[in-house]
Amino acid sequence: MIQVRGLTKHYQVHRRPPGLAAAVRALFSRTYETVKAVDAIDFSVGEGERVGFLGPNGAGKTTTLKMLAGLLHPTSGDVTVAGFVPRRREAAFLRTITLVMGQKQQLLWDLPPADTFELNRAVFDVPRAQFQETLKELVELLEIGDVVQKPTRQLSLGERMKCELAAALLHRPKVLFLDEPTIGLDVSMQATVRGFVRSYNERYGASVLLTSHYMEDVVQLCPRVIVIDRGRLIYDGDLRALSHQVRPDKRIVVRFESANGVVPSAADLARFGQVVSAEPGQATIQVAAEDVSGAVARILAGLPVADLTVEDPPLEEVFSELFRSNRRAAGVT
Ligand SMILES: Nc1ncnc2c1ncn2[C@@H]1O[C@H](COP(=O)(O)OP(=O)(O)OP(=O)(O)O)[C@@H](O)[C@H]1O
Repeated sequence: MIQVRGLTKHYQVHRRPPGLAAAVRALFSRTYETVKAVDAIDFSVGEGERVGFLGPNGAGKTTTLKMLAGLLHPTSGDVTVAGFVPRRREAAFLRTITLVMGQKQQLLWDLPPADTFELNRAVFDVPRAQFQETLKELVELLEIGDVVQKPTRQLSLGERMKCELAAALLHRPKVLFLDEPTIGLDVSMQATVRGFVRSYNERYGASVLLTSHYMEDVVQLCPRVIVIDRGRLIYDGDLRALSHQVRPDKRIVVRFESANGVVPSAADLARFGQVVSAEPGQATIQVAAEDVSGAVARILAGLPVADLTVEDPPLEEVFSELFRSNRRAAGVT
């Protein structure tokens, strides 16, 4: 559905050294610097796939999504989305995709979302009957029946984001580019948006390429992740495999019986592995993956355990480690 080969975007930015003299000199001769926002990346996404597109701030995610949506012209490389070349912005291409940016809005500020929906119906030339049917489905799935007639400026952030999604999907696109669709939402609204994206993907077999700095979005929605850093692709594959590859350790979370008031000391806990945290009643101990069963047996035998769980390290740590080791390998600090 999405094919990307050698995709590159360089920005020319004007760099002016500080100081008045430099400002005057810059009037006559400007110095430009090339920012390699996206640097020869390759990937493809199949029909109906949900893929996380991840990277630290400034990695090149938004630039890539804008090129895939045809809003930016690549410096070089080839992209096709559903067989279309995005930068041509053909009407049939625009009917096939949608780009939702959590930080931007398309709803008309002083009018109710229902008016933007109607405008989009006309822009995308959606047949009236199909429009009514999709609108009914989206309103039900997103539970926005009582807000679509209020002026957008009166809506809460969460209500507005749900209406943004409805406006972006009324033409039933087959490819969704979602750039931080849950940014700023509370955890329950994030879960609603995630559930909705999954339902839409399953109902219409749509492909989803999603960026998010919230790891829960990634865990819940994206079995596969593509990771970029400083414009270069550094991982493309299964999320769980990445986690095990980068951080092949496990965390044993132990809750202690409090009846006898005994709290193991840090030295007691350190006998079983690396102590990540220790507080009254609970401790987290990190051990090598191959040592988990042995460590669990030793903990059960040696400590007053009320409850014990084995977990993977948090994804935030997995990605920090991935970026750190990638930058070390590239000789960048
Ligand atoms: N219009 C522009 N002109 C010059 N440089 C730009 C422009 N847009 C983006 N950049 C630069 O390109 C790089 C990639 O930016 P981009 O917005 O694609 O990153 P991102 O991965 O989406 O980051 P974030 O997670 O912070 O949104 C950054 O160094 C940014 O400063």
